[in-house]
Amino acid sequence: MADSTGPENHKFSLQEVLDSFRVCLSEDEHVSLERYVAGWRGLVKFMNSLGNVFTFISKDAVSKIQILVNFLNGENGSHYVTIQSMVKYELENGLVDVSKRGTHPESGCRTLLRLHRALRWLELFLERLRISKEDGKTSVMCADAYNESLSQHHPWVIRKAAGMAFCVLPGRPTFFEVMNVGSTEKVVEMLGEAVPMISKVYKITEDLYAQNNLLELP
Ligand SMILES: CCCCCCCC/C=C\CCCCCCCC(=O)N[C@@H](COP(=O)(O)O)[C@H](O)/C=C/CCCCCCCCCCCCC
Repeated sequence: MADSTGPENHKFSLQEVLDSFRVCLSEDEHVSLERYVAGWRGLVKFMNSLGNVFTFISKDAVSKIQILVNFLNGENGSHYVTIQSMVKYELENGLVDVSKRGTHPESGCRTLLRLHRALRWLELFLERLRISKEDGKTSVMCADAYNESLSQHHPWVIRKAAGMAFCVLPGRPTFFEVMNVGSTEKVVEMLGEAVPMISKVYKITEDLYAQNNLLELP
């Protein structure tokens, strides 16, 4: 297994990821894009620590994160502070390819939708991990969560490649160790906090996208 230090040169911590998703929600349920992206960065760091076989997955996540970071740091960055403001701005200004790919193939709305779908996979996977037994197979949990969510949006070739990558996932004890939380009980407790929080962010985004007919962006 590769070294568990990430590009920022410190170890993955589930607590940090959790904190990003926690603070990404404001009291009035607006989702901070910067914090959302920070949560994904933490997850990518975790995935990178699992080995090169996951590179094709993390590369795609990194490129999507980068597209959103570019919007955040760009001249129209003030419109990208929350997911809600991004949707409003891009729709009002015709910046989204709604039915087929055209002049805006990498809009913020479309890019975030891909990560949003992956967030559902994460929610399902973490819940399976939380309730699993010590000898539970992470590969099966991961595949089941994937088949129930993200796979519906992927072509055959990606589904095959993802399925092969899942087979080499480390076992539950190694997984828990890499999370850097402490004892198994602590990991389970933290997952108990993480899952509802991720679920809430997912639901708010899902509702927003549904209201604006954005759930099938090409
Ligand atoms: C808390 C610790 C435990 C969990 C740690 C999980 C770490 C997960 C980190 C990143 C997850 C990957 C997110 C992947 C985003 C995929 C977005 C997507 O669907 N992209 C496809 C469509 O994009 P466009 O072509 O329309 O632009 C793209 O085709 C996908 C390419 C790559 C394959 C994606 C396979 C996704 C499998 C997700 C499971 C990851 C398993 C990691 C196991 C730790």
